[in-house]
Amino acid sequence: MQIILFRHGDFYDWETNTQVNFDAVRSAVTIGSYDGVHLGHRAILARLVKSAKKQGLRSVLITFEPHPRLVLRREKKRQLKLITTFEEKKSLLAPLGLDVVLVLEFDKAFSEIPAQTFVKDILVKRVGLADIVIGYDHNFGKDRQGTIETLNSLSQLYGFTVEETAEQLVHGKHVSSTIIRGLLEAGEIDEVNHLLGRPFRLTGKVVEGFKVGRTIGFPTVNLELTNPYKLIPKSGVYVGDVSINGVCYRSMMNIGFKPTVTNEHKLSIEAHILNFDKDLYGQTLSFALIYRIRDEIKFVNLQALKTQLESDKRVAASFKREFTCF
Ligand SMILES: Cc1cc2nc3c(=O)[nH]c(=O)nc-3n(C[C@H](O)[C@H](O)[C@H](O)COP(=O)(O)O)c2cc1C
Ligand SMILES: Nc1ncnc2c1ncn2[C@@H]1O[C@H](COP(=O)(O)OP(=O)(O)O)[C@@H](O)[C@H]1O
Repeated sequence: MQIILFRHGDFYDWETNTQVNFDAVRSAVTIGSYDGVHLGHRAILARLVKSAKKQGLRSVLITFEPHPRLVLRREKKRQLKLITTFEEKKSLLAPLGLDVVLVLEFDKAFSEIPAQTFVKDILVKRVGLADIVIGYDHNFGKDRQGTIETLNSLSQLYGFTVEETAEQLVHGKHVSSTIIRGLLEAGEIDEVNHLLGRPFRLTGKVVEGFKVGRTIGFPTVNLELTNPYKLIPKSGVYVGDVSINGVCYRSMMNIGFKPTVTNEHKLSIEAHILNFDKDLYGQTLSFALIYRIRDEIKFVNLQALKTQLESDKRVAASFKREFTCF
């Protein structure tokens, strides 16, 4: 899978940032933000790859960076948070059989391109559009004016076919990035993982905390997230899995404000890793969240917190679910 960036009319290799030739080759294309790469997304991508193979076309996922809703002013009031960072998206897309992920650099100027111009000047002339697989409700171009009808009306003129996909239900349920964001905010991690088809992950660097954890027998890694736009699920205590040097460990995580030990209203993400006792400062760790145990509580003292942590540890240790590290 090649990752190509399209910026101000030129193509660049995503990894090296060097300009590359990206010839318009007859391509089967789909377009979208694909935040989360959830099971609905996967169904569309599987259809795209299959259809491209059958017709001898190049398969291309066209996506945007930054996420359009992070760029357009009307969204600024309440900053959009993402289910997957671009790094995560890349590794989730890699095994799906796509030939190319074409990342269109999204800025104000790009958002002003009318839908018909986008189809003609970018999809047809620069990418080589021969077939487009598109969701029944997809909108694109300036003011989201482009619809499936726009594509249908241009298809004869430019010689491409339009494959409309019906809503992809997951075990009979609606699935969308918006639904999943809402479930994360509600702490419904089981449901989130069900719709993603894999566990939701938080990745960050281990930084120093207050050093209180070890004094009560529960050292905790404090995670500084690598990406500020990542959506942090509802506060509370979760069971998680983490891979360290190729070994998968079960852990218990707290997302919250540690009200028992501090009045600073600063959100922290930390984890006590079961059956582990080495220094992890400076390492980057990725936690899969698999179960939500409880809400965060303000305890009267550290002893009461410790008693609760012992109980949480029993829950995490006896949690029957299989390990979910890569
Ligand atoms: C599984 C788990 C559950 C936690 N639950 C709570 C809680 O309910 N209330 C609270 O104030 N702090 C909670 N904490 C945070 C602890 O207060 C914190 O880990 C401890 O103070 C150590 O912080 P330090 O790593 O900065 O030293 C929890 C931590 C973990 C790992
Ligand atoms: N089982 C474990 N779970 C989490 N961290 C551990 C564990 N064993 C050792 N550590 C180390 O101890 C550190 C946490 O100790 P802690 O007293 O809570 O200090 P801090 O407040 O700086 O996080 C972690 O960052 C890690 O380097």
